[in-house]
Amino acid sequence: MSDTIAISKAVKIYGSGAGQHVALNGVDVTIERGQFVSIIGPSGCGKSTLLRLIAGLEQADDGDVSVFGVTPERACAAKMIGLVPQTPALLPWLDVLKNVSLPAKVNPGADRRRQKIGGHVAKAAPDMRDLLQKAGLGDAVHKLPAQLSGGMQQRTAIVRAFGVQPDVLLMDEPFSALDEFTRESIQGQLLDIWDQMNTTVVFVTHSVTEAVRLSDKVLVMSSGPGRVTASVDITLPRPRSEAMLKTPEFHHFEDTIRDHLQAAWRENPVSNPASSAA
Ligand SMILES: Nc1ncnc2c1ncn2[C@@H]1O[C@H](COP(=O)(O)OP(=O)(O)OP(=O)(O)O)[C@@H](O)[C@H]1O
Repeated sequence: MSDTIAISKAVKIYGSGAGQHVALNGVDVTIERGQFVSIIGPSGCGKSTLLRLIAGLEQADDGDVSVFGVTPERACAAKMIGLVPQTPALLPWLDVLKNVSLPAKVNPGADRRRQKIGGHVAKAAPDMRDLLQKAGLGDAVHKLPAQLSGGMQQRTAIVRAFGVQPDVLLMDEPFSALDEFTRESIQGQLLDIWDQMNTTVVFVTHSVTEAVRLSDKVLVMSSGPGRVTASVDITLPRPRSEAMLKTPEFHHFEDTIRDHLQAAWRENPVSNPASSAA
């Protein structure tokens, strides 16, 4: 079984005729098992589309996408892929502990299906209370979603996604609705859980700082049509505390990624009407 997520010459076209839009053209990406990889780029460059191809929610019109040696559709059917959307989507009538415990209960056959196609099979189910504690939700296990702040709801959704121990977790701007300080604190908690679970994470963000703090590798995308224009290895040591955000080494990586984003902008000033990358 392959230990990479491999995307080769991927093309995705929406619509047809005059309304045709080439969302991705010739995208090549390799992600090693266990890596934390972020995707950054201007609005509309195809970040979510790329995530949806990996998730098997959409199919490439050309090229290949494989998730640890199998098609995304097979990986998805075998519960190898988890998704954390922009909004948490918790069940309002279940408390935090029941919300995060539910997926494992409703998918009792997931391990068997994963084993069949050679996916990673967890030795033991993770202790959800321990994960909630790590996410700073130790005092909220019996609260209902309506009693939680937005940040707490998003942390609950993250614990729920890690709890089923997917081979790869796809996260589409999960912190976009949070204020900066909540965001920085949740980043630390996410890294703690990722470190414990050793899950491969593909993370879409508009924040350069967030991408540098979290990632082993940052993929910079450009639009017109969507493609990957740079891949930057973030060689900063881990663990990455909030204090590291102020160091010259950290700023060096932020500057490198901003330079790549600006270069992509200069190549496509018309296709990039508004870069929201900060
Ligand atoms: N179902 C669809 N039908 C038609 N066009 C689509 C569809 N989904 C996405 N697109 C177009 O494909 C392009 C890429 O969209 P995508 O959502 O992947 O971009 P993005 O980089 O994630 O954007 P944002 O940062 O704003 O979330 C955009 O121009 C978008 O309008």
